[in-house]
Amino acid sequence: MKKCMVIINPSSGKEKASEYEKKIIGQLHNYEVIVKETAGEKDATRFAKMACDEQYDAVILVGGDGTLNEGINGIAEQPHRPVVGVVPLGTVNDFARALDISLDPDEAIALLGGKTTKADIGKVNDHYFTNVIAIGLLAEAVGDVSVEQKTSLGSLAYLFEGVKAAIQNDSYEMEVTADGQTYKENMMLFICVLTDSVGSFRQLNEDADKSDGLLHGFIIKSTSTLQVVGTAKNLLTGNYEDDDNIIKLNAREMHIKATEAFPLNVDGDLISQLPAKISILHNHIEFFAVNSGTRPK
Ligand SMILES: Nc1ncnc2c1ncn2[C@@H]1O[C@H](COP(=O)(O)OP(=O)(O)OP(=O)(O)O)[C@@H](O)[C@H]1O
Repeated sequence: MKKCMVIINPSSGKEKASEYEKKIIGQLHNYEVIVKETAGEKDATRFAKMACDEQYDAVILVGGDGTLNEGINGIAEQPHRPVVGVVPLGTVNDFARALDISLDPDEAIALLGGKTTKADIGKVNDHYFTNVIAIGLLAEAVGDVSVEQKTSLGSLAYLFEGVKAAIQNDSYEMEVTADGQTYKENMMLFICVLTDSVGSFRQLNEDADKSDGLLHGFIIKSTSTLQVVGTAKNLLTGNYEDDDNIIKLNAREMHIKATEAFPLNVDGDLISQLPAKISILHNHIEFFAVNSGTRPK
């Protein structure tokens, strides 16, 4: 019988995670299921790695983007990578949106054990990510983002803090090298995204696909107070082609450095700092999802 590990973060999603346990086990009737509850930081990473080491067929991550990121970090480096299921219980759930996994936990549970699709995973220094990396003015910004902002804007909530900082005339010279081409600019923000779902802004990166093998980078140059709001609007609505303050880059590898060791915001958390090497692992993990790109072997 196939084996599945269900990793539940009981603190996610108004602490309803444990309620879904029974439903998940019922849905996975073809599997021998073991349930692991996380108690704190990196538990999901440890459990997911254990599932790889023990040749599990599937791992289900039940929680928010933080739990998903931790689980993926346990799986990405391993030679045997189980199929991953996602039951989104967070406030943002960007990756679930990108995979067209319903944000209704019951509907997401109904996908477990069914069709699968492969998706790209990003790597920044020695850490893996599923959604977005952002650099610039973030140390202060992250602390200023309210839960309400995070819920409505997703991981781009801090962009507004970036806009605020730009109005205060803060910017930094950063160097971005994308597949060998170097851009040295005074930047307000640099973001690198994997999918077409960044917060609730699906227009920002419409041409991106979760399995296109590309990193999608946006350099947002520092600009005048007058122009900054227009630039933010152009970015969020995908009208960056006519905006000289935005440079869009598609590449397989990017290197970012600056005169200072700025923090890297990775999938919403401050993980490490510059310099950064970002690369893409094409179609690296298979997920239970609606889009049936590839069936499991
Ligand atoms: N039992 C627990 N009690 C409290 N915190 C926990 C527990 N288990 C894991 N955690 C912590 O929860 C965090 C992840 O939470 P979650 O999955 O809700 O992510 P999130 O980033 O808060 O999601 P979102 O922003 O989408 O709401 C991890 O940092 C982990 O350390």
